[in-house]
Amino acid sequence: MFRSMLVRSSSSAKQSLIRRNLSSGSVPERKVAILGAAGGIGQPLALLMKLNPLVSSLSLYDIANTPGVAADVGHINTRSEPGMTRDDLFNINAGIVKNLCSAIAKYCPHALVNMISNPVNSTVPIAAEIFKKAGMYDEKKLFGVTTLDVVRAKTFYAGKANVPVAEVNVPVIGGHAGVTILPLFSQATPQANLSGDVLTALTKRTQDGGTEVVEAKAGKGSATLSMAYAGALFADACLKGLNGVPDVVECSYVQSTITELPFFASKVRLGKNGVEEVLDLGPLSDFEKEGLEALKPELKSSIEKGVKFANQ
Ligand SMILES: NC(=O)C1=CN([C@@H]2O[C@H](COP(=O)(O)OP(=O)(O)OC[C@H]3O[C@@H](n4cnc5c(N)ncnc54)[C@H](O)[C@@H]3O)[C@@H](O)[C@H]2O)C=CC1
Ligand SMILES: O=C([O-])CC(=O)C(=O)O
Repeated sequence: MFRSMLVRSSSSAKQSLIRRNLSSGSVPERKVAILGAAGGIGQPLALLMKLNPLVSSLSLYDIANTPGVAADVGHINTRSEPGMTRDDLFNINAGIVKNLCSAIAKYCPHALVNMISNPVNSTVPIAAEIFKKAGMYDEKKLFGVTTLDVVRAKTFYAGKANVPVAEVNVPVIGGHAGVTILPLFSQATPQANLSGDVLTALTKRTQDGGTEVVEAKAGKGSATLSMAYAGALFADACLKGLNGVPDVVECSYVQSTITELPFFASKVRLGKNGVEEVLDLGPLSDFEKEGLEALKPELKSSIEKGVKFANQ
């Protein structure tokens, strides 16, 4: 079983669930559940997952359309206005993630959990702590979805390098917020001889990609369609790994020992049990080495904030 979590908002009022099971006939049986499926990301992601032939059963969960929920949803929208950071979402989302992870621990302890809910740098450590308390934590099955950073890095790089975007690969490491997002353009393929200034600008644009969308939507939300695409891409990679397809490698924010930080995004090989191998960072340029050192304090404090919250 595979879980994708898409939650921004609180619904402390009556929390009824909309549940739909949509069956298709593919083998092996793979169930995908989307939590927060009526949301901006949830709806297009549900569509994309329904189109994925690797999915045999799709369950969609969200809160019911009651006046109380409508009021909550109104609050959610204000919380995604420009001027907020992903960390501002912590107070609302941390509690939701905690509750949903308790439910996951109870009802589907063997699921792969793909965490989209922001701030990912903290919500993944929260999930790990909740799962540890429930005695079912498996670090191979918990993923922070950073695929949108990779999708953006590929798109922006292809534009500047003037290469076909479908052929581009760019690893993105670190986390999923501002400077913690570190694209490794020195490892980008096809190679291109881009100047330092262009690489700096590409790095910044990737780091600020979320803000670019939030500002363009002028208070009406954050990235949904591109995120649904990225979420579906990562889910598909997980399903392929579960099904034994070899050499499925994607960047993801996972429990890690490749730096001194306990969670870190890097290339990960996906297999029948989830994470099969966390890959090394490979050679970094001096600019990237600086970026790596610069991101560590923020990422460390976001991780600690999540761990502290989960243990309160
Ligand atoms: N990892 C990434 O790259 C990205 C992450 N995000 C994050 O994804 C999250 C979702 O974003 P949107 O879909 O735009 O938000 P949204 O507000 O449109 O959708 C959230 C959905 O969750 C539902 N929900 C709230 N509490 C729930 C609960 N307890 N159980 C089940 N469902 C619940 C809401 O009713 C709503 O339908 C946000 O935290 C956002 O910051 C957004 C873009 C990129
Ligand atoms: O910026 C936001 O809050 C949404 C997000 O994570 C992204 O688009 O990368």
